[in-house]
Amino acid sequence: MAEPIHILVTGGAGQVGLELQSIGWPEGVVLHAPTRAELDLGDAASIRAAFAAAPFAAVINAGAYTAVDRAEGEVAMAFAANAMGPTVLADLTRAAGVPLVQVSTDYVFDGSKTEPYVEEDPVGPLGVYGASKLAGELAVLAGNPRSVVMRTAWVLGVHRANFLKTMLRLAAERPVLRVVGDQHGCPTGARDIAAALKVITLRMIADADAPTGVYHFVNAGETTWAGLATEIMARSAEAGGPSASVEAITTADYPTPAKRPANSRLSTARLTRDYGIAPRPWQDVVAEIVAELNAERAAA
Ligand SMILES: NC(=O)C1=CN([C@@H]2O[C@H](COP(=O)(O)OP(=O)(O)OC[C@H]3O[C@@H](n4cnc5c(N)ncnc54)[C@H](OP(=O)(O)O)[C@@H]3O)[C@@H](O)[C@H]2O)C=CC1
Ligand SMILES: Cc1cn([C@H]2C[C@H](O)[C@@H](COP(=O)(O)OP(=O)(O)O[C@H]3O[C@@H](C)C(=O)[C@@H](O)[C@H]3O)O2)c(=O)[nH]c1=O
Ligand SMILES: [Mg+2]
Repeated sequence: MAEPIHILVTGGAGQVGLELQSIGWPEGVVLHAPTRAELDLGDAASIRAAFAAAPFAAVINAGAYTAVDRAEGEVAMAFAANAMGPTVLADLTRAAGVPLVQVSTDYVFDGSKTEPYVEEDPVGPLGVYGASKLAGELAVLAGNPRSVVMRTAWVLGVHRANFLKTMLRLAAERPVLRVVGDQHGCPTGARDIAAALKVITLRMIADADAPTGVYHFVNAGETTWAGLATEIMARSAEAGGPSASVEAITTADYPTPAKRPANSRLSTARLTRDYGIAPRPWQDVVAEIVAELNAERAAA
């Protein structure tokens, strides 16, 4: 019998963390997904204790402070989870000689580019969340040469809170949803992210020379938040779920504490080239999630 391959996943109760635990892994891989109470990214001692629990072959950092607007007033908490935590993980994994896969965000960009962003484009976060995630990226890349920073965006899934579930909840309450139509990005399934993280992590474990650095992973295609809401409503209406009409508004019509990029579309060409990952269209993800949520509702 081969020795088990232990992988540490942070943020195990989050959208991506939950999907990492429900997608299949090869036999012999043991996922450890401690709760936030057991591994607090803002507490170096608890990270060290969790990392000492098994001879880990890799760490996937899927935990993060993700409340974009609240972060504007909770700067210390956001940086503790999103920058300090990754710094400690980078130290521990480098010392152990094992890979670290860090999940990051499109909100590291300022949105001024008119084309999809590639990995070497200059960063310029508009808010505290993006700045704290950028600090985490830099800490990981500087701290462990065997690291990948995988930026993703606009995460949707059946678990936890996300834009898709917010739109369905609001559609059950009101006839018209007012949604910004001048922020452009790439909706992405939490399950698709988990699958990409699995490919990257297993390859990095198996091959000390596996490609490292920054990668973008999003589902194929692009839209605006209003376009995404429209697609969600169409699929939900078809399935007999809640629906409402969508009115596209401007960012100025929807004031929020945090500024968001007007364009944060990401190019995935590098990930396809180096890791052979070819994302499916974002519309397929929306259809899948709406169908699953409807089946859950019907069963309840
Ligand atoms: N959601 C999105 O739209 C996007 C997310 N990302 C990135 O993807 C990754 C996964 O995000 P996602 O799963 O969507 O986020 P979620 O908010 O669904 O989950 C984040 C998880 O991290 C946990 N967490 C928060 N603070 C700490 C802490 N101090 N210590 C330990 N755990 C903590 C949360 O705990 P608790 O369960 O207690 O809330 C939660 O389980 C993150 O790196 C995020 O920055 C990137 C782009 C878009
Ligand atoms: C609820 C709602 C939001 N909006 C706008 C606000 C905002 O510009 C946009 C999206 O709002 P949300 O708060 O759902 O999304 P937001 O929290 O900005 O989502 C971000 O989360 C972090 C974690 C990331 O890393 C990003 O990739 C991105 O997914 O839609 C409306 O226009 N109408 C509405 O009714
Ligand atoms: Mg939000």
